Amino acid sequence: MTSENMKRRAGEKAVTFIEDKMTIGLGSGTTVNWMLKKLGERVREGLNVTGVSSSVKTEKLARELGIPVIGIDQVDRLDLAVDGADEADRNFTLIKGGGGSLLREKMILELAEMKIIIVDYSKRVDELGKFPVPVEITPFAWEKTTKLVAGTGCRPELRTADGVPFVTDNGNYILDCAFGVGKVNPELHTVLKTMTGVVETGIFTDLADVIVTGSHHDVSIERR
Ligand SMILES: O=C(CO)[C@H](O)[C@H](O)COP(=O)(O)O
Repeated sequence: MTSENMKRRAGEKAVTFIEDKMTIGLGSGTTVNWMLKKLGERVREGLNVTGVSSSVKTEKLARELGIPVIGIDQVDRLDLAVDGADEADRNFTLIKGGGGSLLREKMILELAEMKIIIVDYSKRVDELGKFPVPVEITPFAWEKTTKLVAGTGCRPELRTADGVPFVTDNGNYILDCAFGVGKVNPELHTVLKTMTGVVETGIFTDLADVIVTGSHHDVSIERR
């Protein structure tokens, strides 16, 4: 089974948590796209839900699939949110932001009563850090911020797309910071967040209640 099929299993399973009249936080990424496709089918069958999106891409796809989307400032809370991850450890700490939507994804997960993370099994790790931590920074003084971030013990690389800096939906840049396995933890997030110029980090703590993991043979659900 391909990794895409495992993502599909996880994404479709997450839809079983969604009930009528819920307001749902919509994460971003290829695994979330599978969830959206299944949710779109359910909406066309009559399920009444409203989505709040974590990215311009997700909002576009959700609308194309017939899922109503409203802005985050129109809600005080979300019934649940479904999002992907780049790594998830045994404590349910995550690295996110491979798609560059980490700031909005974090804001959405923080608002959700139930936070559901969907991954394929290759993303379940004992220790975080093989995947470089995405750190969103301001374009202003980005080279200075990069030096500050490097001082925490990583090799930050400015993310690019088509030869120019990748720009997030918030108009910021991303540094991909390779710390190494075992070096990524909630304390590192706190240190990075104190740096002026750092907007948000891709280290997500206490932002997963349920992890749905798609694998070759089945799909598993773990609760925190
Ligand atoms: O954090 C994210 C985007 O900012 C994604 O959820 C994460 O990168 C996983 O993506 P995919 O499901 O495509 O593997």
